[in-house]
Amino acid sequence: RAIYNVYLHPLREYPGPLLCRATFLTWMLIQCRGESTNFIHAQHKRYGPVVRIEPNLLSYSDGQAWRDIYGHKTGANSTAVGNLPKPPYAVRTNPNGFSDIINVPTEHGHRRMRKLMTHMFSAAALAGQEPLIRGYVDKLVAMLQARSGEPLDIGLCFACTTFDVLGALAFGKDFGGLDTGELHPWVTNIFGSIKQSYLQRILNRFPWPLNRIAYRIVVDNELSQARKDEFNFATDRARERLERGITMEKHDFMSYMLKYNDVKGMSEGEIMSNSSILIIAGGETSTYKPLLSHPGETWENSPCKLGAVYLSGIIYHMLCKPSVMEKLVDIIRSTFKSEDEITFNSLSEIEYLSAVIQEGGRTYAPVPSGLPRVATRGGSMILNKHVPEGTVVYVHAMAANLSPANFVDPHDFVPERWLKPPPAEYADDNLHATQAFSLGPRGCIGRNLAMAEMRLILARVLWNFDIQLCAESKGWKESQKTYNVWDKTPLMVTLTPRALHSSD
Ligand code: HEM
Repeated sequence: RAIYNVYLHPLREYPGPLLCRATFLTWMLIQCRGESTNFIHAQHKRYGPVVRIEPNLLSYSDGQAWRDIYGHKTGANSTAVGNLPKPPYAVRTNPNGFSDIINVPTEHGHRRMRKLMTHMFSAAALAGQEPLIRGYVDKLVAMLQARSGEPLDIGLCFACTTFDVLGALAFGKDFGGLDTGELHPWVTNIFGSIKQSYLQRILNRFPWPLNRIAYRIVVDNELSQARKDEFNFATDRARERLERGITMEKHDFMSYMLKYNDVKGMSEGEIMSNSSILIIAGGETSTYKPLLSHPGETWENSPCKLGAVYLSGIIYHMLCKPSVMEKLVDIIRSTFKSEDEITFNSLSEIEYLSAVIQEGGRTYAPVPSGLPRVATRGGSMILNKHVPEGTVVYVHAMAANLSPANFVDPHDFVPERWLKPPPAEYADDNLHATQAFSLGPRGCIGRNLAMAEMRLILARVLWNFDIQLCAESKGWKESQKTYNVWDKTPLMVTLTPRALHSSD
């Protein structure tokens, strides 16, 4: 088989390391060891914008590949590009048998669900959700005030906030994270559930009946139970919320799902599946972490919480580059006269704040790996080249983000490159090469909500506190391994209330 893969396979012309071209086990092992980011970055540097990283998998690092793989479909037949489907092994099934927006296998089925769910993320919905989100950010600030002066894991504080917001929006009930300073057991249980999905996906790559036998051997009852428990908890909460019907004053997800549920709408089973996935997608997305990396299932090594991970990366980069921190703090504290003025709208006008967030998504992509798609019947065009039918393809986020072909000084945290116009030395940066939320028909539906929430959290924290990095978190990012998500450790900081320092 290895000889066929290297010398006869339809992808034999594509460059890549010999062992990767010969067997998919090479890349799988590299991922399981947490070395994927450094490895793939080096391969793209050596071979260029497309690397054959498995016999049947092409990894891209070029900006145009984002549009060709994930963008909206353009052109017809053999020249069509965009909206490639997910490979079957990357789609998981729900215990109740009903699909959700991330895992719905057909294009038609996805379009139907996406249309029904668009309303809950509209500008009007976001404006209606703002008071609820502000309430949770008030609680975050109060919690940080109470703990100022002592070392704390700011990533955990962010995660408590984003999960409480999502719990309130999806189930009409938060997880109590900001009351206890801890993540709810259901949230940590998602880890077991995601690990089960990961194993299911890996094992689905072996032919039947090997996949079934291996699944029985490798996936223990505890993991299968974790998946069932996670799903049952979510559906119980969703059912409780469903019984209360439409309550538009809250602008929560269920109200929108029910209000726009016409005859072609979602069945109760689909509503249940989607309520659960909205928290996992908003908090965790559809990524997962391999089996070799979990001696204990604690917060420290549980999978990353996306919004929280994104914010942690930004804070860390700013602490390592004080000139950026000082500039942003100065802008936030001089733009507003009082904390009440800090709103979704007023923050969306601060260009430098958006630039800091975009640069954070580039240097520490919340989903650092690739989202697999598959070339369709007759093959697909990617980077103006025909890719044979059935080939799995993706843009590897960190390979694209750190490529010197896309960005000048790719390892530096430079928000200025996102300004319009940017400084002359960054004018040729290929900004489209970074897509923290992906793009196209399956791009993040919660992007505007996530951006508004992140702006608000960042601004309110910087308005209220000066932040110092604790010694044990020096090199926090550099020491992390990457699986399909970052193997994130606590980001320990000390906060000092601003009033203690400033003369005003
Ligand atoms: C910083 C925070 C976030 C990041 C970085 C992020 C990133 C992403 C990415 C990369 C995808 C594409 C996944 C794929 O192709 O398989 C995605 C999809 C999705 N995201 Fe987010 N996301 C974030 C927050 C949220 C929030 C707050 C929600 C809503 C509660 C949300 C809901 C979804 C959903 C439902 C999808 C699937 C969309 C579809 O298939 O049509 N995300 N997200």
